[in-house]
Amino acid sequence: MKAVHFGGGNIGRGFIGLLLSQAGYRVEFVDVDDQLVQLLQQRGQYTVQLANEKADCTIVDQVSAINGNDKEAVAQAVAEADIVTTAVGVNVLKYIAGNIAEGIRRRLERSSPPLTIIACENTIGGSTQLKSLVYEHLPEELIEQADRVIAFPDAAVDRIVPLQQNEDRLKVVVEPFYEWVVDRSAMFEDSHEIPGVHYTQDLQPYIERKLFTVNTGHCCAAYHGYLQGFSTIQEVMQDQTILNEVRGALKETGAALISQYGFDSVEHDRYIDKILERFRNPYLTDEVVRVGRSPIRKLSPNDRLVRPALIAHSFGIETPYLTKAMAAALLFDYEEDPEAVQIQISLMERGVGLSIADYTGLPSEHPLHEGILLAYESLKRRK
Ligand SMILES: NC(=O)C1=CN([C@@H]2O[C@H](COP(=O)(O)OP(=O)(O)OC[C@H]3O[C@@H](n4cnc5c(N)ncnc54)[C@H](O)[C@@H]3O)[C@@H](O)[C@H]2O)C=CC1
Ligand SMILES: O=P(O)(O)OC[C@H]1O[C@](O)(CO)[C@@H](O)[C@@H]1O
Repeated sequence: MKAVHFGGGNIGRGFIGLLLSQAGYRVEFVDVDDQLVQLLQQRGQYTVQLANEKADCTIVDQVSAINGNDKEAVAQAVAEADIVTTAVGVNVLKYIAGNIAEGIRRRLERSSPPLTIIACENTIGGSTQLKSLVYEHLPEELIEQADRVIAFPDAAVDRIVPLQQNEDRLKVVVEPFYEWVVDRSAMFEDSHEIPGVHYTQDLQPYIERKLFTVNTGHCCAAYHGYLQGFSTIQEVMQDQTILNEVRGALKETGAALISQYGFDSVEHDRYIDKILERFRNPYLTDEVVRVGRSPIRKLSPNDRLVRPALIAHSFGIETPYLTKAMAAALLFDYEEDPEAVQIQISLMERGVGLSIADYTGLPSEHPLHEGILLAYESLKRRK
């Protein structure tokens, strides 16, 4: 069986590629990083090391790679694939959609078997977003045909894979924990299931619990940590004041999730503790600027800060910690992050009120807006 995976980066190699390989797929990576593609082509294998005491290693072999700019080869790979997955970043999905559409067109021409396409990105409805982008490249009559044989189930992917600092460019160090949950209800009845993946008929609670706990907690640690001058999450987690901020935000998202989905509160507290332990993993070095990357995406209405705050608000739950984390995200002025730079320009040129409204979608009259504004001014004074 052949898997085509877009994005041979940290999650691509360290999680999705590894799991697909262990499930018996030959994995073909599609990436636009020339050096990475060449190395994967030359070696046909790479090492995944667990961030644990023993530094357990697994060799992922029988892999190959295609350059994402080689449209012909990419479309043909999709046409021949048994499964297609992505981990390129949600903002990059639009750039890979055309080649996936061309691959689908070729499959439909020769009545190929049904195909599952899964976007493994940190977002709600990633595969659904990819489907819309792909369908923009297909004519109406092919869309109807595609609907019958191409499934785009949404997914939640959870494994911390920091920026890599290994001598071997292909080696990737990952935390031992992983969870890949896929929406079974959006697949065809007889679709192949990947061993190691958890299938559910109702993904929404999983993805929101993961995004609003792992990712909310992580970005709170990153933004507050950045303001205090820390460089790694491991350092940040030693700071009691920031830990208090992170726990506070996770109490708020937890209350929202419990109200929304009826999770058991004791179990949810355990889930939070386990995640904080994962952030502390001493065998990982996870940079604050990686975890805080793309603050515009992270401040957007459907993402890890605003959406749980809105859910909480709808249940009458106060969210001072989440609004403070949003304010800290606005103060994340890391010069090498284009989104951080854009926010700083907006703050300077348009002021904080309009910037909050633009990035979070919360108008000035919304009660959460005022909270972010006050927290921003207070954090800025202390900076
Ligand atoms: N690193 C992590 O711990 C986790 C990341 N994720 C998600 O996985 C996705 C990828 O994240 P990372 O692996 O950390 O990023 P990364 O930057 O390590 O990997 C992304 C890869 O996509 C490639 N790429 C960029 N444009 C492309 C294109 N047009 N065609 C093909 N490949 C292209 C890049 O060259 C890079 O190798 C993101 O959506 C992230 O939110 C999800 C869970 C955990
Ligand atoms: O990949 P994103 O969405 O920029 O956010 C980084 C997040 O991804 C993770 O690496 C895994 O979910 C977390 O460590 C972190 O919260």
